[in-house]
Amino acid sequence: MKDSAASYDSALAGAFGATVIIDPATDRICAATRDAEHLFEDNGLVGSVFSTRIASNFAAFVVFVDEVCHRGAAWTRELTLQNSQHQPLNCEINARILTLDGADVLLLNIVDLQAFERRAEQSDAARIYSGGLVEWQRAQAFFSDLERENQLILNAAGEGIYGVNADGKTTFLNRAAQEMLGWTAEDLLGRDIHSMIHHHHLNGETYPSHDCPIYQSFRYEQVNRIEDEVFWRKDGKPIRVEYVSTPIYDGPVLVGAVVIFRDITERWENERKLRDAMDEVAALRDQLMQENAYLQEAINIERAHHDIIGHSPQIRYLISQIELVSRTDANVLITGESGTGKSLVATAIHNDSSRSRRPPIHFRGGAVSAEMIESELFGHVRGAFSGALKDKPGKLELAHGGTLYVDEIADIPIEQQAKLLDALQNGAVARMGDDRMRALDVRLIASTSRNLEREVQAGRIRQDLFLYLNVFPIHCPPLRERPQDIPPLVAHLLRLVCKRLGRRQPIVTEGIMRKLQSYDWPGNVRELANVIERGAIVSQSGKLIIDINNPAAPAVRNTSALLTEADIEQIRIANTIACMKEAGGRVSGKDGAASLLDIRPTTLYSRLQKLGIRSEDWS
Ligand SMILES: Nc1ncnc2c1ncn2[C@@H]1O[C@H](COP(=O)(O)OP(=O)(O)OP(=O)(O)O)[C@@H](O)[C@H]1O
Repeated sequence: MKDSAASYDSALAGAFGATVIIDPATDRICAATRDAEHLFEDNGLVGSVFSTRIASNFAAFVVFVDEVCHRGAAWTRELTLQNSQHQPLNCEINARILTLDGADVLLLNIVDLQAFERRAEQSDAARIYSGGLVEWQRAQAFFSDLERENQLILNAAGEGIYGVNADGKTTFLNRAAQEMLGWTAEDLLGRDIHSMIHHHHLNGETYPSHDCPIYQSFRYEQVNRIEDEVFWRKDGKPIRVEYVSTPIYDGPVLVGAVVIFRDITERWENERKLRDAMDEVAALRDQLMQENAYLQEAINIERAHHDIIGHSPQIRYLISQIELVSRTDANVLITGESGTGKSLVATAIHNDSSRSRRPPIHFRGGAVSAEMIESELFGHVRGAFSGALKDKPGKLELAHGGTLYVDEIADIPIEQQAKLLDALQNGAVARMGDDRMRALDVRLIASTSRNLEREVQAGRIRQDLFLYLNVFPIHCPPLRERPQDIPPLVAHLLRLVCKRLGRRQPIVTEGIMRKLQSYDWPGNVRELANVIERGAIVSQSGKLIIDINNPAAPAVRNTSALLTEADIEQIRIANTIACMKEAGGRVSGKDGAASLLDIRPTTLYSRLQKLGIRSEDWS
C-alpha cells in the first residue's frame, strides 16, 4: 500500500490542475491533487467512490471509461460532475490509462470550464481596459494609419471630423474641424479635447466629461447622435453643432471614438427667427380673434337695436319673445308669410344665445334638389354616390355647437325629416356612406310660411317632427297688419339702400307715406324693400317716387296696431328736419322744403313753430 502511495504520488507529480487517479475495478479515488480537492470542495477525496461525483448520465461515464481502456486515452465535455455541495461542475475531462505496480488505473485531469471562461474574460478585459502603454501606442498607431490613409477624404469633407482615443485625447482633426473651431491641429492633438471645446453648456453650467455622449461612445460602446449642442471656439465663442460620435475598433479592441459634426448656427438662427415669427403670427391671430369677438359683440349690440325695425305692439311682442327664447336652448318654430322677417328673427335668436360664438348655419330645403337634400344635411364620404368625389360634412355637422336654421322645413322630404329628427334626438350623425357616428349638439330653429298643422294632416310633415319643433312657436305678423311700422321701416330701408348705392337720400312726402301705408304688401317687408330700392334709383328730384301699381284698399286696421300721437309726432319731426336739410333751410320756392313735403309754405312755417324745430336742427 505504501509502495502504491509512492507510485501515485510520483504519477501526480507531473500533473497539472485538478487530477485524480481512479481504480476502475473498485470505482474508488486512489489519489488526488490539491486542485482536485479544491474543485470538488472535499478534503476527503482519496478513498471515496468516484461515481458519486457524477451529477448525471452515469451511462455516458461507463462508455467514456470503456473508450479510455480501449484507446489508452480519451477526452470529453459531455459529463457533468458535481462538488460536495452537489453543485454541477461543467468540465472537460482528459483521461488515460496508467499501469502502476502492475495494475491499470485511470488518470483523470479535470478542467473547470466555467473558471476557464472567467479567466479568459479577465485577461481580455485586462488587455482592453488596462490601457497600458502598449495599447495606447497601438491606438496611436491605429489613428495615425487611419488619418494617413484617409487624409484626402477627411480634409475634403465639409463636416468637422476629429478622433479621440480611449483617454479622451485628440488623435486627429480634419481641416473643416479646424476652421469651424478656430483651434489648429497643433493646439489640440494629444490634448483632452472635452476640456478645450466642450467644457461648458451654453447656459454657463460646467459640462463634466463623464456626462458627455462622446465619452459614453467609447466607454459604453454606443453610437450617439446629438442634434443641438455647443462646441466652444478658440476665440471663446460658441458654435451650435449637431454631431455623431461613433466608437471605433482596431480588430476586437476599442481604441476610441470618431466625432463628425456640423455647424448649425445659421440653421438654428433661421429656425429661431421662424419660431419667433410664428409666435408673433400666433399672438396676432389671438389678438385678431379677440378683436373680432369684440367687434362681433359690438355689431350684435348694434343689431339688437337696429335689425328688427318697428314700434308696433306686434313687433314689440315679437322682440320680447326673441329675448325670452334666446336665453334657452329650446327649438323654435317661426311661422309667418314670406318676407315677414323669419330669417331675421332666427338670426336674432342665435345672436342673442350662448351659441353665438359660432356662425348660424342656414339650410333652405327648397333651394336644393330632393336627391341632394340628404347629402347637404348629413354630409357624405367619398364614393357614397356617383359624383361624391371627396368627403364633405353636412350642414348638421357644421352646426355642431351652434344653431341650424332650416328655412321652409316643409320642403324637406318625409324620409329625411325622420333622419333629421333621429340625429337631433340622439345627438349623433353619420355621413352618407359612413358608419361612423359623429357627436351632434345642435339647436334647431325652423321656419315655415305654411300652416304646419295642415301639412301634418296632409302627411307632408311628420307629426313627431312638428311636436319636436313646436316647443316655442313664434309668429311674424304680416306688414299689412302693422302699417305704423311702415314709416320707420321706410326710413331704415331708404338709408341702407342709399348708402349702398352711394346716393343722396330722397325725401318721403306725406302723400307717399300715406300711399305706402295703405298698400296691402302681399310680399311684406321684402316687397317694401324692393319698392324703396326701385324708388331710390328712379328718384331724381330729391323726392322719393314710388311705383305701386295696384294699391289695395286701405288695410283693415287693428286698433292695437294704431300709432300713438307721440309716434306720429316723432316721425313728423324727423321727416320735417330731413326736408329742411335737403332744401338747405329754404321753406318756400321750387326746391323749398314745403314743396318737397307737398304742403303750403305757411303750413310748414306754423309746423316748424309748433314742433319746436330750429335752424340748429338741420344746419
Ligand atoms: N322688422 C324688420 N325690420 C327690418 N327689416 C326687416 C324686418 N322684417 C323683414 N325685414 C327685411 O326683409 C327682408 C325679408 O326678410 P326675411 O328674409 O327675414 O323674411 P322671411 O320671412 O324669412 O322670408 P321667406 O319666408 O321668403 O324666407 C330681409 O331683407 C329683412 O332684413
